[in-house]
Amino acid sequence: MTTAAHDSPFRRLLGHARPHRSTLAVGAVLTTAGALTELAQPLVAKSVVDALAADESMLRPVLLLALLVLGGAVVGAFGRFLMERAAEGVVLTARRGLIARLLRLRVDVLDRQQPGDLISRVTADTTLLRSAATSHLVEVGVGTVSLTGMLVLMARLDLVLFLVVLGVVVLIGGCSLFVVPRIGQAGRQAQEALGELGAGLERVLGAFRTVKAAGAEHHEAAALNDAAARAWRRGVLAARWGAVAGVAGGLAVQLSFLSVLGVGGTRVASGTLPVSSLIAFLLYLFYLVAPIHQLVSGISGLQIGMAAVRRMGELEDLAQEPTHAPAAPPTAPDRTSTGGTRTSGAAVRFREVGFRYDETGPAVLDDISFDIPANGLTAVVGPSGVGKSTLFALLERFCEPDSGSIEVDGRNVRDWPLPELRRVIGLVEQDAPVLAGTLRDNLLLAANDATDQEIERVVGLARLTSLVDRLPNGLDTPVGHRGTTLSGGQRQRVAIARALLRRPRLLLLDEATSQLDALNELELRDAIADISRTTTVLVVAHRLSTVTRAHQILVLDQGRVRASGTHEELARTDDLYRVLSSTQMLGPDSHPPHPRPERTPLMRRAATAVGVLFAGTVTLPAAAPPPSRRTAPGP
Ligand SMILES: Nc1ncnc2c1ncn2[C@@H]1O[C@H](COP(=O)(O)OP(=O)(O)OP(=O)(O)O)[C@@H](O)[C@H]1O
Repeated sequence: MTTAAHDSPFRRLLGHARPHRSTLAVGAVLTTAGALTELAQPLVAKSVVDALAADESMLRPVLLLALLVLGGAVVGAFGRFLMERAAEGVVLTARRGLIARLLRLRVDVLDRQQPGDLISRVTADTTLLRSAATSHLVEVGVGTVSLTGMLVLMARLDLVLFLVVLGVVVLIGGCSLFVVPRIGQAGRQAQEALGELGAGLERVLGAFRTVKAAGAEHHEAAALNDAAARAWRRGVLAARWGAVAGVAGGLAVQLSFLSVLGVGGTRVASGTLPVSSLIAFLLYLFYLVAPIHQLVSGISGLQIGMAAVRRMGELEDLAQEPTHAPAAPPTAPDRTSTGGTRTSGAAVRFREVGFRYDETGPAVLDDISFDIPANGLTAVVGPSGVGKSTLFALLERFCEPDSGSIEVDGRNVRDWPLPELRRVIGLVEQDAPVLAGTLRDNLLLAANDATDQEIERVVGLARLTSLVDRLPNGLDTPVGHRGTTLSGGQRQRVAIARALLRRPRLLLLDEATSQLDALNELELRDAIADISRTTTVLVVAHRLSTVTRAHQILVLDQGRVRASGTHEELARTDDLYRVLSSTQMLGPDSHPPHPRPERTPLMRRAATAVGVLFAGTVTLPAAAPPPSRRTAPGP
C-alpha cells in the first residue's frame, strides 16, 4: 500500500480498510441481519404463545422461531467472524507494509530513529488499527445512515418535534466537536509514551550487561516506569474524554425525550398533535439511542485509531532507499576460483567526494580522491574519527556523498541497482554483528542458496572449523541474542565467513580482526592475502600486521588522503604515518626500526588520538611486490 505524505489520517485509515472493503461490507450486512432476526424473535414467540392459547398447531411458529434463533445466531456469528477476519487482515496488511518500508529505510535515516519506538509503531499502533479500520468505521457508517434515516422519518411525522430533537442533537454534536479532538490527542500521546517505553526497553536490553555492571538498574527502571506511567495517564485521559463523549450521547437522548415530552405533551393537550404521533415519535426517539451510541463509540474509536495511523504514517514517510537505479550496462562478471571478479583498472574510485553526516555539522570527508586498484590489499589508516568507516558506508550507499563521485568497477555507485551493488561487496563491520539464530542462519544471511561445501570452505577460511566441531549441534547451534554465546573474536570470524560466503568482488573489512588472538589473526591474514589475489580487499587497518602486508596504504587526515604508498615508502616520507606506526611497537624482526621522528605538535596530537588505534604487536613480513604510489591520485 502506498500513501502520500499529505494524506490526512482519516484518508490513510480508509486506505487501510479499502483492500478489505468487500469482506467488511458482507460482515456488516450479516451482523445487521443477525441483529434484525433478534428483533423479530419476540413477535414470533408471541405467535407461539397465541397458537398455544388458541389450541392451534404450533409447528409453523415454532419452526419459524427455531429458524430465526438458529439462523440469526449463525448469520450474526458469521458476520462477526467476517468483520474480525477483515480486522485481522487490516492489521496484517498494515504490518506487512510497515515491515517492507522499515527494511527499505535509508541507513542514515534509521540512525536518527529510536528502534524501540519503531517497533512499537509496527506492533502496538497497528493493533489499534484493528477495530478503528473495521468495527469503528462500520459503526460510524451504520450509525450515520440510521441516524439520518430516523431523523428523516421524524421530520415527516412532525416538523416541530423534529426541530426540537434536531436542536438537542446539534447542541450535543457541538459539545462533541470539543471532546472528540481531545480523545485523539490523548490517544496519540498514549501511543507516543508507549513508543518511548519501547525505545527505553530496547536501550536497556540492548546493553543489559553494561546496565548491570554499572549498577544502573534502578535508574533505568525509574525511566522505564516513568514512560509506562505516562502511557497510563494518557490512556486514562483518553478514557475520560471517551466517557464524556458517552455521557454527551446519553444526554442527547434524554434531553430529546424530555423536550419531546414537554413540547409534544403541550401540543397534544392543545389538540394540535394526535397522541398516536407523539407515541410514534417517542418510539423513534427510543430507537435513536442505538445509532447515537454507535456514532459516539465509533468516533471515539476512530480518534484513537487515527492517532495510531498518524504515527504509522510518520514511519511510512521516512526516506526510503531507491528501489532501482537507472539502467546501465553491468560489467560482465568474470568469476574466479575464489569467487571474485577480475577487473582491470581501478576497482574503486573516489573523486572529490565531500560528505557530512549532518547538514550543519563538520565535513567528515573533504573533496577526497583516491583509486583502489583491482585485486590486492589496500589498507586505510588514520586517526580515530577521521572517516575511515564512512568510506565504507558511502561505498555501500548507506549514505550519499554531498559532492563528487564514487565508482565501483568503473560505474558510478548511483547507477548500480542497489541490490546488485551490495551483492558484489562483502562488508565486515567494526562491531561484527551476529544475529540471533544458529551459526548456519548467520552464515546464510548474505547467501541463502550457498551449498554445504561452500559453507565448509568459508568456515575453514575464517578459521571456524574447530569452533563448529566443538559446538553441540555444529553449525545448527543457536548463538544467542546478538551472538552472546560467542566470544568477540569468534563473532568477528563468523562475520568474515559470512562476507566471504557471498563471494564478493570487493571485500571491505573494518577492523575486522581486532579481537582475534595472534595465532588466529596470523592465519586469517594469510587467508585474506590469498583472497586479495583475486578480490579487491580494502581494510580499515587496526594492526600494523595488516598495514605492512598491504599493497597500498592510504593515510587519511582531515577528510583527505594525505599520502599513499607502501609501508616502507610512507614510513620514509610521511610524518603522520611515522607517528602511527611508531605507536605500534614495530618489531625488529620484520622491519628495521625506523628512527623515532621528532614530534611536532601535529604529531603529538595524532599520537594521542591514535593511542588505542593500533593495539597489536604481531609483526609480519611485508607483502611482495606492492605497486608503488606515494601521494593520493588527483581526479
Ligand atoms: N551515523 C553518524 N551520524 C553522525 N556522525 C557520525 C556517524 N557516524 C560517524 N560519525 C562521525 O563521523 C566521523 C567519522 O566517523 P568514522 O566512523 O568514519 O571514523 P573512523 O575513522 O572509522 O573512526 P574509528 O577509527 O574510531 O573507527 C566521526 O567524527 C564520527 O563522530
